[in-house]
Amino acid sequence: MDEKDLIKEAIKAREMAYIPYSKFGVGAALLAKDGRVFRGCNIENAAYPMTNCAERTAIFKAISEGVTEFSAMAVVADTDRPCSPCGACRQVIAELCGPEMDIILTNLKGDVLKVHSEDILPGAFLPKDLE
Ligand SMILES: O=c1ccn([C@H]2C[C@H](O)[C@@H](CO)O2)c(=O)[nH]1
Ligand SMILES: [Zn+2]
Repeated sequence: MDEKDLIKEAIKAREMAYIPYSKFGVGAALLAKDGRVFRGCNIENAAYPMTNCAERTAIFKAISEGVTEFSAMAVVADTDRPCSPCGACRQVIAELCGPEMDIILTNLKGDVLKVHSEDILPGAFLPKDLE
């Protein structure tokens, strides 16, 4: 699966967003090293802080299926700049996706910004800090 196809998967994931409060849909598509793709959308709740972002939905789906090795994730929203993951998602990405995963940030206009997971949360608190 190439980058364009992964972005298409994220766009499809966004269509499933449950967003009665913000009306702001986000889609993510997480490509596992075994070739499987896990789609995620944001899922909101009347108790607002319970909301789960698209990125974490995709990651938690994969982890819950026993899949732990990832090569790329695409994230899309209808934003002016390529959609930027929130701090909570950056923390989860840092722990569960490894330092070198490609993250393809994009928007519906087709702007693309590629980053690596290790670059989006400098100094992340990691499992080794608990040792
Ligand atoms: O990268 C992001 C940024 C925001 N959101 C969601 C959370 C909430 O449902 C809505 C507005 O913040 O967008 C994501 O899913 N991913
Ligand atoms: Zn988030």
